[in-house]
Amino acid sequence: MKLIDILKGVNCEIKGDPNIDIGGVCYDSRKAKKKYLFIAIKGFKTDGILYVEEAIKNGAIAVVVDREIKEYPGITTVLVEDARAAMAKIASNFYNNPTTKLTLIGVTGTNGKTSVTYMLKAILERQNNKVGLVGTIQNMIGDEVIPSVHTTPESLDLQELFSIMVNKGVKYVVMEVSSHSLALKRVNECEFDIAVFTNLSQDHLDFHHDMEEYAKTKSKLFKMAKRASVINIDDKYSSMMIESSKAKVLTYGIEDFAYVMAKDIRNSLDGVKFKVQIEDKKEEISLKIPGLFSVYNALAAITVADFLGISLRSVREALSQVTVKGRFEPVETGKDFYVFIDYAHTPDGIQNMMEALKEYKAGRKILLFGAGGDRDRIKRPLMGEIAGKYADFCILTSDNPRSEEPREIISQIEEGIKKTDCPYVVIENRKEAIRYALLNAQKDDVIILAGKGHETYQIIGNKVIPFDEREIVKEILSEGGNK
Ligand SMILES: CC(=O)N[C@H]1[C@@H](OP(=O)(O)OP(=O)(O)OC[C@H]2O[C@@H](n3ccc(=O)[nH]c3=O)[C@H](O)[C@@H]2O)O[C@H](CO)[C@@H](O)[C@@H]1O[C@H](C)C(=O)N[C@@H](C)C(=O)N[C@H](CCC(=O)O)C(=O)O
Ligand SMILES: Nc1ncnc2c1ncn2[C@@H]1O[C@H](COP(=O)(O)OP(=O)(O)OP(=O)(O)O)[C@@H](O)[C@H]1O
Ligand SMILES: N[C@H](CCC[C@H](N)C(=O)O)C(=O)O
Ligand SMILES: [Mg+2]
Repeated sequence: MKLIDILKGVNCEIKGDPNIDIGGVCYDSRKAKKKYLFIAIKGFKTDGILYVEEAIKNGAIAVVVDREIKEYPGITTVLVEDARAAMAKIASNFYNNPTTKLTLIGVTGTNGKTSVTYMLKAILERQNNKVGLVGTIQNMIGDEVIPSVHTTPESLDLQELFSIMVNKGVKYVVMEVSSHSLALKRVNECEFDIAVFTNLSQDHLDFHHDMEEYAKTKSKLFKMAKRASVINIDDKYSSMMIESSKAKVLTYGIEDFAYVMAKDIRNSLDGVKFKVQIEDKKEEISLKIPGLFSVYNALAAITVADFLGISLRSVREALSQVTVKGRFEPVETGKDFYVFIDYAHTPDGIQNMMEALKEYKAGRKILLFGAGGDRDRIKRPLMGEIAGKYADFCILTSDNPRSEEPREIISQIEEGIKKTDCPYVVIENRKEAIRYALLNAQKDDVIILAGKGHETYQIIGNKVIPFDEREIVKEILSEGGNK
């Protein structure tokens, strides 16, 4: 593709030949090849502009920069105002604007994005559609799995993924839209048909200044959606999302009056049942993932399906089968107690997950968790306090400590749990902590391993070590410990 065509719609100043043929585009100098266009992005750790020469050495023949650089003979320099915004436009051009050929559904919110996208995929597939999915656990094209690095990929990777989806006959794409992706312009140039808001609670305050800014960032998605905004009316930030919406607003909820409502909710350890009501239509829904939060996630998916004209009967059948790896996932133990793996990693996530167990009185609720290093610190004591309020016993341990000192993270969680009278132990090594939980479990206890969900690794320092909690539970129990 000619450089000039790739730059269509990009406000820029071109120095050098605009008619050269471009073989590929990259934003990492190490990935540059012959005839590539290199986009220099200012990052959080370093600055792409420092690697222009390396990109050229590796074969780049054109560079996009957002600050003046020296001229390189035979290299076309494209000066733009904002390299991230330019990258999104370039990516869309280079891959032939794939989102114009797809029905794109974006889901944003602090919790529930992955769960809602899985529910939507199941609903759309039941209608015999080929569905693409973009998110935290993995990306998918039908049953084909494409590993994911981010919840929402960089614009260049995202547009490439969309173009592959178009080529493989995908019609609908359900994707998680993280606040990082909205702030860092990864989803600029995506033509969203429908935007979904799950909820907003504290997380990522390492990245966003405060809740207001975090909410404002999320609200950008609703400015972008062309056909519908699907909003959880019970969330206190819903009005902000509604005000930002350009398209038709459809609400869902339980407490306040909404277009789509859940009634008669019956929760148990095996799942949750409820009646959904949309104007004069009613249907009984049964979910395999328990908790009120699952009802909210299902309502979000049901509202989208209703907008797309899918019958409630078909939705009911699809939803009755949905499970999501690491979201209230039961682990078979063969023992007289229960073990669940859950991805709750925010104060709200922990609260909702523990609320899901509220009616369970047969045994103790034992919660094992930590908090990720190099991420929001403010949430740690809040997680401790909420955990202490709901659990009968807590085991404080490591999540992904990354470059932080695990003990330090745990002591920040302890600040919160100490405000409650919940008994707890600290066992820094997560495998040993799981061992402790399993070996001390009593009949009917429910053990929740929280925070790592689908993850099959642990990040300690800059090492990524294999860590699959399903395997670890099996291994410990097979050693013949607990009874
Ligand atoms: C805060 C953040 O999002 N950072 C992302 C950002 O990294 P950065 O800004 O630090 O990049 P950098 O290392 O400074 O490098 C700047 C530029 O120089 C380039 N470079 C660098 C070295 C070199 O030799 N040559 C070269 O060209 C890099 O490719 C980059 O383009 O750009 C990188 C390249 O695209 C991303 O991998 C990186 O994500 C990091 C790993 C990350 O952890 N992101 C998380 C916080 C994130 O995005 N999370 C959200 C939400 C998660 C959720 O709650 O679900 C997500 O959507 O995943
Ligand atoms: N609607 C919800 N409200 C509150 N908590 C929820 C909701 N849905 C799920 N959770 C809790 O949050 C955890 C993460 O859910 P999920 O993976 O669907 O969220 P997410 O928004 O994709 O998270 P991430 O931003 O990390 O990708 C679940 O394991 C559950 O404990
Ligand atoms: N995707 C989210 C959650 C990670 C959960 C937890 N396991 C951690 O590592 O902090 C994030 O990047 O903040
Ligand atoms: Mg997710």
